[in-house]
Order: sequence, then structure tokens, then C-alpha cells
Amino acid sequence: EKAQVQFWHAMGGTLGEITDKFAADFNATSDTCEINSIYKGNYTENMTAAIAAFRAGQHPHIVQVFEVGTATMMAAGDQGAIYPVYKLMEDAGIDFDPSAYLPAVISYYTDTDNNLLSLPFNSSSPVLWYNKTALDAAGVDVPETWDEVHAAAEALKANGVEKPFSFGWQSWTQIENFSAWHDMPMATEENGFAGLGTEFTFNNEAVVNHIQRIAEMGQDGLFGYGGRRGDSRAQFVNGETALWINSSAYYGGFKQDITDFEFGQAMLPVDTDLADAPQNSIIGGATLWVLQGHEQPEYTCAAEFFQYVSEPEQQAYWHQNTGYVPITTAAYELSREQGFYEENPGTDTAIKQLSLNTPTPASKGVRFGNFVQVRDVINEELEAVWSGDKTAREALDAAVERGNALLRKFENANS
Ligand SMILES: O=P(O)(O)OC[C@H](O)CO
Repeated sequence: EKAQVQFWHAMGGTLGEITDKFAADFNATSDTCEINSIYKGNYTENMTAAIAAFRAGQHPHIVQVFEVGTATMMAAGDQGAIYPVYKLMEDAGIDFDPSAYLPAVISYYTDTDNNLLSLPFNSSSPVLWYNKTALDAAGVDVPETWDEVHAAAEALKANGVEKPFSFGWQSWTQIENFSAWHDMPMATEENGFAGLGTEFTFNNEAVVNHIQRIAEMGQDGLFGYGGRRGDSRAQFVNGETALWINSSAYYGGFKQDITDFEFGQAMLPVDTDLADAPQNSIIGGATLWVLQGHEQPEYTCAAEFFQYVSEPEQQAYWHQNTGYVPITTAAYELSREQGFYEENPGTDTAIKQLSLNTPTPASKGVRFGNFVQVRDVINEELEAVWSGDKTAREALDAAVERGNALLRKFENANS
């Protein structure tokens, strides 16, 4: 009988189809092992389900966790709940070379000894999605600065585009990446990488001004808020919105769903009051964590599956069909050799942004305890700005205060 491995993921639509295909293709190559790929809802739902299942002793072997949950999973690892990936591979006798992975990706998921804890699978970065047809009709170029975003939104509005500008995952795109892109920390202690004592500082003038500018665009009908995750995707697909900042991983779905206009992706806009040129963006998406408490043959199976999905062929396929970045240098090279970027201009935007400059302490990423809850707080406070109930200053001060309380709670529980 084959070793059975449960793999809980949060990939819906096109992404889910490819994830399930990987499991099926891998299963077809193995006489000893079977991966059961199961969709468990969005990132938060999947993570919550896995934690509840762990408490009940009914947990899967592999769980996909978004980057926001990294500190929480690491803390769970300190309590013995996690089987670190470097150890999993070692115990399964699989030669695993972390240097094959892109530094911008892997540095997010290593411990202080540089050991890889979870497997990078779907890493993304936010990009500026644009409706080329609508921009051409309004007579404007793809904006490169925030002033140009504003001007383009005005031109689009005048040309009948209802909510010219929008975005999703607002903490990730408008605070975390906005800060990294301009080489500004959003918290002390190297954005949490250097210690649990980290405190948020994203109520600084630069971020306050940025959020206030978007609020004013909203009042002028230039920005239309559409929800916390990917909810505003529909606005872009149906043409109501022509400039949309969200994950590079919308590419696969857009290719299928957008038929009546030309779309593209470009680098995130720069705030020229803060920097002449961008620093680098930071990743999002998710990694695969392995949970303790199962049998060795099943773990060997999980390790073989990890090896399989990391191979250049699978990685290049995943990257080219989803918009997630290639997580290994070999997959990036393969995509280049295959002529993918030449044939599909803009599809290397996320990876170029991530590797634009050597990451600094302010731009290498963020690692915060209780960050799933902190993201909810930030969402609530920003929504109060978009609805006109709070100024950017009031909302960001409140978000920092409430966020810091959650950080202290995490620090106390884990030190
Ligand atoms: O849509 P994804 O998978 O790129 O994830 C976006 C954000 O990073 C989630 O926190």
C-alpha cells in the first residue's frame, strides 16, 4: 500500500488546478507514495483549519501557509510542531541545495542558522496591473510615479473609467511593499527579523502622506476600494478599474478571463518625494510547512514531492502559468531560454523588482508575530480611512498602537 500524504492548500481557480495537477503528475511517477492535494479555503482558513486539526491530532502532513503566518509557524516549530524542511530532506536522504533557490525568496524562510524551515512554493510580489486599452484610449502612458498614477487616474476618469485605481491586500501592497520599495522600515529590529521586541513605526509621515493621498483620490472618485484580498480583481477584469496593484500571481487567471482588452504588468510606482529610484519589493504568497506526528515513509513521500515541485520543469511551468516567481535560479534560466519573457513582456516584473538591489534591513522583508491578526487591524483601520471616518494619521496611529499590543502579546508568549 502506498504511503498517503495529506496536503492542505489554499489555491483556488487556475492556481488550484495546477497545484492538483502537480500532485497527480507526481503520484503517477511513484509506486510507493501518494499526495492527496486538498483545497481548504483561503490562506487564513487553511492555516486556521490546520492549527485546529493539529490540536485534535488530525492534522495533514503538509500545509500551505501564507508569508504572514511565518513567525507564528516558527514559534510552533520552537514548540516541536514543525518538521523543518532542511531536516525533512536530510532524513529522507535527498540531496537538497538551498543555494539553488533565489536569495530574496529563501531568506524569508530560514532560521538564524540559515536552515530552511519551509519550502518556498508560491512566492509572489505586488505589481502594477494595467489595462493598456483603457490607458491608450485616455491618452496616457503606464505610470511610473505616484504623481503619474494620480494624473493617469484623472485622465481615465475623464474618459469614463469608473474607479480608475484600486488594489488588494492593502497592508502588503500599500504599507509593507510601499515601505520596502522606498527603503523605509515599517518597524524596529529590522522589521522583526532581528528580534521579537520589534515595534511598528509605519505611522511615519511618508506612509501617512501616502495613505492620505489615496483617501483623497477616493473622495475624487479616482480610487475605488474593493476588499481585503483579491476581491477587487473583478473591477479590473470588467474594466471598471484600469490600474490595479496586487500580486503577480493574478497572471494565470487574467490570461484566461480577460478577453476584451489588452493588459500588462509594470513595476510599482515610485513616490519621488521619498526616493529617486526604487529599492526592491518584498515577497508574498506562501510556503509549504511540514507538521510533526506522522510516520517516516509518509515524510519520505513528502520530501520526494518537494523535490519534484522544485525541479526546473515544474517550477518554470508554475511560474509561467500562474505569475508566481520562479523560486530557483534554474527555473528562471529555463524560462528565459524558452523565450517566455520575450513572448510575454512584463512577466519578469515581479522577479526584477525583488532583485532590483541588494535587500537592506528595511527591504528584506517583514517577520511579525500575530501578523495575521495585525493584518486584520490594519485592514479595519484603512477601511475607516476609505469610508471617510478617520484621517490617515488617526488610522495609522491606531493601527500601530493596536498592532504593537499584538506584538507584545506574541513576545510574552514566546520568550
Ligand atoms: O496572492 P498571493 O498568493 O500572491 O498572496 C498575496 C499576499 O502575499 C498574501 O499575504
